[in-house]
Amino acid sequence: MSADTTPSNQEANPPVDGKELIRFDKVTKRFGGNTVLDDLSFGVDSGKHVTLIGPSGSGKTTILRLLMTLLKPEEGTIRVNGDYLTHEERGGKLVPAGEKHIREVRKNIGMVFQQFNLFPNMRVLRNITEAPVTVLGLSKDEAESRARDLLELVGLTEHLDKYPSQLSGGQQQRVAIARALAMRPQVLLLDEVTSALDPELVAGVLDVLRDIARSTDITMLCVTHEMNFARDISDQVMMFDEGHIIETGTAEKIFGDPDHTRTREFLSAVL
Ligand SMILES: Nc1ncnc2c1ncn2[C@@H]1O[C@H](COP(=O)(O)OP(=O)(O)OP(=O)(O)O)[C@@H](O)[C@H]1O
Repeated sequence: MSADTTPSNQEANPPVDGKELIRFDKVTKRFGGNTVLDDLSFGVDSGKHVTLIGPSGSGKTTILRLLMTLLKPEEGTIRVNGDYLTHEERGGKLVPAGEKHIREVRKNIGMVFQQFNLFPNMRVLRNITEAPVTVLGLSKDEAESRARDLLELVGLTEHLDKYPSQLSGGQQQRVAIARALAMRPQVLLLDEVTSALDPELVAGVLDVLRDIARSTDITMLCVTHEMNFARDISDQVMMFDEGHIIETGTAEKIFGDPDHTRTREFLSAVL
């Protein structure tokens, strides 16, 4: 059981390289009678880029939604940086986590969704500065300076005064990536971030993510159907089937010489 106190600001609690940052322990998630994740345990080390692959409905997005606390597991615990996401310690006992605790742990986690979910009534710059100012308490100047650096990273410096509706889908998704990074999360969750894009816009977004994977030490957990991208960025690939990890290994191993027949069948269908 972790005796860590919840960090009041994620920047005060940087990840230690090689340390386990995410831990699922015997997690079961059901929707009614449908058991989507079944007694699932796995860990992700700090700084690693991990891709979840597997057939539609195998539970990949559910894992990301549990980490974002958009869903709660029926059984088991989830820890981020040693802190329980699902529970908190009170008087030496684990009790279901309260809203305040969840908000604090969640500051360590950024997510980019399939649909970009930008604030339509805010210009690009404000979309990125809003949460660092209101949630982290950064000054407007600090938040803007951080946002300008990120806009440069995602190649959108010249668009900072535009509204989301004036941008292409690919540009909007790059704003969403910058917005997630502006919170300086330890973990970036990417949920099929190119699935809603026109095909000609996909490469630009994936290039930005490759760049981020190469140039930052952020931990990435990624659900994607872009297998070449997964092969490029992943330190580890987890193959899911019916709520279980049936095989995990390096990208080279899983894409080159998987052990499991289901993995082979899945990859031959999608590659
Ligand atoms: N809110 C919900 N209510 C009921 N069932 C749900 C809900 N969310 C997901 N499910 C079910 O859980 C199962 C796993 O869904 P999930 O989205 O995690 O799969 P996935 O592996 O990400 O699939 P895909 O690759 O198609 O996105 C599916 O059977 C889905 O229908």
